Amino acid sequence: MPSQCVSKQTLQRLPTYLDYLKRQGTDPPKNISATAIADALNMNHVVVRKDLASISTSGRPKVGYDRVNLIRELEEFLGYDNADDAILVGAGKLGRALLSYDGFLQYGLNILAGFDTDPKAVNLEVGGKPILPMEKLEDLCERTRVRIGIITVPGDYAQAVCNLLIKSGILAVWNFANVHLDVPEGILVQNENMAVSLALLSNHLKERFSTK
Ligand SMILES: NC(=O)c1ccc[n+]([C@@H]2O[C@H](COP(=O)([O-])OP(=O)(O)OC[C@H]3O[C@@H](n4cnc5c(N)ncnc54)[C@H](O)[C@@H]3O)[C@@H](O)[C@H]2O)c1
Repeated sequence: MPSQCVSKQTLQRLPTYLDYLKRQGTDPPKNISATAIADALNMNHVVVRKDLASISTSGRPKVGYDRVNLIRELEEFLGYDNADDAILVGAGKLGRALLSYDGFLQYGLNILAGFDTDPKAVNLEVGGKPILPMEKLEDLCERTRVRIGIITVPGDYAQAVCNLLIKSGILAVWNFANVHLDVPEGILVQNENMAVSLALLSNHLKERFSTK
């Protein structure tokens, strides 16, 4: 693999290529070129060629990439071949939806359990995952050495939950609460803010209509 360091934009496009390569029907081609992928996805040829070259050296001029090899390289690069365990805190509406979603394994994420303060939620099972009381969080983290924490509690509680996760050994936080989290150096936070995506969407629509 040529480079482990790619731009955020490239990283965000790689799952799209992988998804396309896997959806090739019953008689998929053995080889596929960056140009063919770009055409199929309606993307810029140069961008796709550069993205693929940054994660694979197996592309050959006039032949392209061996499709199966490229799928393996993309999965390896994205870490999908080796599932990371995670825990989730806040088993409410959004938390339960995430716990029930069985597609995460395909992306290398295995949610072990949910945690909640609500006695009515505790000890239920959602999507085959237990919802445990908060008192058990540190112990489970210590036993399983889980490194990813998902936060789906209301914003007012997110920082306290984040602090507890870090104290328990969590190194990466996937934050769905719409608040900024203060974390020490070395802890990674990925914010999932639907308001931001929505703002981009409406701005795009506005621009489109203002030119007509
Ligand atoms: N529901 C959505 O579609 C949606 C979409 C985007 C973002 N969010 C964000 O996700 C978060 C959760 O939203 P929701 O709609 O699922 O809320 P919810 O009220 O249904 O669920 C929140 C859960 O967190 C638990 N909780 C509260 N404080 C806690 C604490 N200190 N420790 C552990 N558990 C605690 C509650 O008992 C509850 O089960 C919010 O921050 C919200 O802004 C929700």
